[in-house]
Amino acid sequence: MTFLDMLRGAEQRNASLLCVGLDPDPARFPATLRGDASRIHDFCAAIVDATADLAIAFKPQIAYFAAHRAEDQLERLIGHIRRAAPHVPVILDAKRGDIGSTAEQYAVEAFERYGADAVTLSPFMGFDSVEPYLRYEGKGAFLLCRTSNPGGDDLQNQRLAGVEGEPRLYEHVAGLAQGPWNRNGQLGLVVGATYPSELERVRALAPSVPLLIPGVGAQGGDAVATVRAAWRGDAAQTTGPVVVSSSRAILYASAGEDFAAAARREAQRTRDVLHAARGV
Ligand SMILES: O=C(O)c1cc(=O)[nH]c(=O)n1[C@@H]1O[C@H](COP(=O)(O)O)[C@@H](O)[C@H]1O
Repeated sequence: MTFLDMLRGAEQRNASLLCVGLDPDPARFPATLRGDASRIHDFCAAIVDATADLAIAFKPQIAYFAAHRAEDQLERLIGHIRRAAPHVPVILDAKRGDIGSTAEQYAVEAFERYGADAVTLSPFMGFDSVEPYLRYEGKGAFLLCRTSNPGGDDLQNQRLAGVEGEPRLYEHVAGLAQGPWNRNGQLGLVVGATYPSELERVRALAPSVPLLIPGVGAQGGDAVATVRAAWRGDAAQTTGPVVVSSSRAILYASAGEDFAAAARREAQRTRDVLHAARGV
């Protein structure tokens, strides 16, 4: 089954556009686990168990594991997701980008070591830095397009003189992902929920690719505006899925021992807001 099939399946089965981001910070764990990096797996597994029927995807952020020498726990966690939520795809948030030969190694890491269904990538080094990931049939790759952080303006909002129509860089990336770079329908785009008008522009330029949209929750993005900007209905399944990601607001909804139940409540609330905003 392809990443896209899994995504559409989880969207239907869990009635959800919500991606649960797994950004484990031991300093924010409840008292019995706090500061203990050996419990990263256990913390995240509890979140997965509490949200398995609410998520369109899980998105582990690799830095939160690597920083604590916890890559083995990430491997185990992905194994746990396969057992607890076999219908929910895993997007490895790695934001890789390098020359082709190195990209080949990163692709092995993402798809063979971790067995992820999709990965986030920087498109900054061009198509030959993206192509090694596309050799993995059915796997997905989300290109950073208009990121959620204010500094995204520094480059992504600059106009490209010399390119027809002088598009902004993020508009150009959207056009590449919708068109010439998307040889086998594996590409998606990352667009921050913090910039709904740019999100709407990206959806207009790239109607059929999946959009991964972080920035609701802790970064203050407006969940309703996000869905209104990106959602185009799914009747004919010709428009790309909308995957709205939230990490800290769910993971740390409670600092107490009830963290998993609180995460479930916050995930359910967000899922319901996103779903209702579709207006169908
Ligand atoms: O690729 C991403 O997931 C990403 C892109 C982006 O533009 N902004 C962004 O915040 N992210 C990631 O999404 C997550 C956001 O976390 P919260 O702000 O806690 O929901 C982090 O893991 C970020 O690395």
